[in-house]
Amino acid sequence: MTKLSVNINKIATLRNSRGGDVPNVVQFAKDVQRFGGEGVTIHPRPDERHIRYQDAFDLKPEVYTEYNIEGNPIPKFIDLVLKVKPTQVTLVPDAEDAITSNAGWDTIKHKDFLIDVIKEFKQNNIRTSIFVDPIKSQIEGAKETGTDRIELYTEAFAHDYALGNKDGIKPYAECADLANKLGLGINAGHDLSLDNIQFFKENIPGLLEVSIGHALIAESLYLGVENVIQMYLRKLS
Ligand SMILES: CC(=O)[C@@H](O)[C@H](O)COP(=O)(O)O
Ligand SMILES: NCC(=O)COP(=O)(O)O
Repeated sequence: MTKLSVNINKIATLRNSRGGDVPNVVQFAKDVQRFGGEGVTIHPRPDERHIRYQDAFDLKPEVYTEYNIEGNPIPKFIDLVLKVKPTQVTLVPDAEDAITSNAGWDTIKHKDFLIDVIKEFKQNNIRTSIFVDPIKSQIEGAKETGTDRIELYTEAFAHDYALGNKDGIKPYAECADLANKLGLGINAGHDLSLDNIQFFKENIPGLLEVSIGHALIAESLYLGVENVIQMYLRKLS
């Protein structure tokens, strides 16, 4: 059973573009869960260009499924997560100016740092996951950090799959086998979509959770736009 956690960053991006509260991020999270979403993911960035730190607090009482907060564990982020106490924190090594996440951790180089922050989150009963590229040595390094789970960074797979290259799944399947042997839970995310998710799921043994935002919101627009245009036309007729 693979859980679907819906990343709602894009809803906050849309809201912020007008400066008001439409769409309302908390209401959207409530609806995600009402429609069957099994988790809500947010990824507050230091510039708060989409999810704001305050959103993380506002969402807490309303997220009764799994609450996953992603981000680079800079002091401000660690402080936020320890106060909000989500179900899971996913550590991502983003540069401050990154447009979106673009690499996994070097779990060997940053081993000591990761051990320290993971320990602190786990002492506070927050499950940990770390964002990693599908490289076996990085999975072995992840095990050394004490993390509960890894999140496989799926951008390369999604890119290959869109070009018709299904072999791009191979390093992911091999790393999943290794993670399963090492007792690491497996999450995945980035650029997963209606096009590629089934193939990914079928080839990744023990996939516990996927977090999907960008494609899911874009697909929702396309799948909903006809209905909304018809509703406007009815009101105007
Ligand atoms: C960690 C990850 O894979 C990202 O997809 C991220 O959570 C999305 O962040 P943005 O919405 O800022 O692109
Ligand atoms: N962890 C990945 C995530 O939350 C969503 O990534 P994307 O679907 O917006 O690329």
